Amino acid sequence: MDFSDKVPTFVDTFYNLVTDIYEWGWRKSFHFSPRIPGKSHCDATRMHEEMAVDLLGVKPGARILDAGCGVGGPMRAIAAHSGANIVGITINEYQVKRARAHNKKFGLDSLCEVVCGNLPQMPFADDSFDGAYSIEATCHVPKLEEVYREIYRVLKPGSLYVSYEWVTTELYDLDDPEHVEIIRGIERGDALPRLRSYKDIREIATKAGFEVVKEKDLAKPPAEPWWTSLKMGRIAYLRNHVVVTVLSWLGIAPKGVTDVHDMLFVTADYLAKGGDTGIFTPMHMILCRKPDYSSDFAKNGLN
Ligand SMILES: C=C(CC[C@@H](C)[C@H]1CC[C@H]2C3=CC[C@H]4[C@H](C)[C@@H](O)CC[C@]4(C)[C@H]3CC[C@]12C)C(C)C
Ligand SMILES: C[S@@+](CC[C@H](N)C(=O)[O-])C[C@H]1O[C@@H](n2cnc3c(N)ncnc32)[C@H](O)[C@@H]1O
Repeated sequence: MDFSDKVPTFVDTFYNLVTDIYEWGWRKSFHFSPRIPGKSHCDATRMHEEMAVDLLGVKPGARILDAGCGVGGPMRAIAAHSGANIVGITINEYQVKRARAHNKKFGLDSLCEVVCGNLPQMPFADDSFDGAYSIEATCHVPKLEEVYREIYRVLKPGSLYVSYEWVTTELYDLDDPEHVEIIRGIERGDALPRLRSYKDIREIATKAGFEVVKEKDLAKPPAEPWWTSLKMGRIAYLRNHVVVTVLSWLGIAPKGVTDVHDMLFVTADYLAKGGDTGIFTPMHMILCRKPDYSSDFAKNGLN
């Protein structure tokens, strides 16, 4: 039976449950970054985000799409770094409100716009963006080609799209029950369909019409592990658990938040195991280009 039409509602509900805990425990960028010795979590996160827009090679004033923007942590860093105008889209209305409030608070609402919508059916005109990025967001969508085709549609010819994808790596062994349990645990705890293999991404991008410029697992050495900050000790977890329990008891946090917190603690363990074993990466980077047939023809003629 095909449940793919139920996925947007499922993901929306997931983010209604986790967005506040994510912001409280991980700050405003809902993604992982390679640890950088001597740099804080925030600085390493910002540098990972700035690299995405640097790969797009856009100029100040360009109009860039953030596909799956969360509460806007990346879009604000990228707008401040590049001077580009960022339009973010997320399925979750609560995140739209949070992102807009943060954009205003940080004085970036003139550069950053946020809309609520579904990635495979975005409310944007054809050929209307000078670039696009998605940071750890497309993993939620069962049919990645639908999202890539939609991003291709809204990009201007000749412009670039970069995505940081959640994938299984070449070390993942489908016949190893421990590997399978780790990946299933990551899927369950992060509201994901089956995780794709790193091998699938290039083919899906090509089928969507893109030229693949480059691919790289940004988690591979010399990058430092992205999962170390997940290995919170039981003390840190119990401290957070007491906080969320008290907040829920006082009616400040919604009922059930302690169950969500429990789930996230289990999820963190699966993610850390995915990193430790090397069978999973949250940052398989793919950089694609929408061909510009008009200028390509002008340059090269029919050949
Ligand atoms: C890209 C996605 C989300 C990635 C990360 C932002 C989150 C994945 C797991 C989350 C967390 C796990 C443990 C929580 C902890 C128990 C709590 O006390 C504080 C918050 C956590 C650290 C929380 C923070 C965000 C994550 C790291 C997906 C979903 C595609
Ligand atoms: C893990 S968060 C990452 C957010 C942001 N890229 C960041 O790094 O902070 C994934 C984001 O993708 C969005 N998302 C997932 N599926 C979506 C869909 N089908 N349509 C629109 N947004 C979606 C979620 O609402 C969420 O904002």
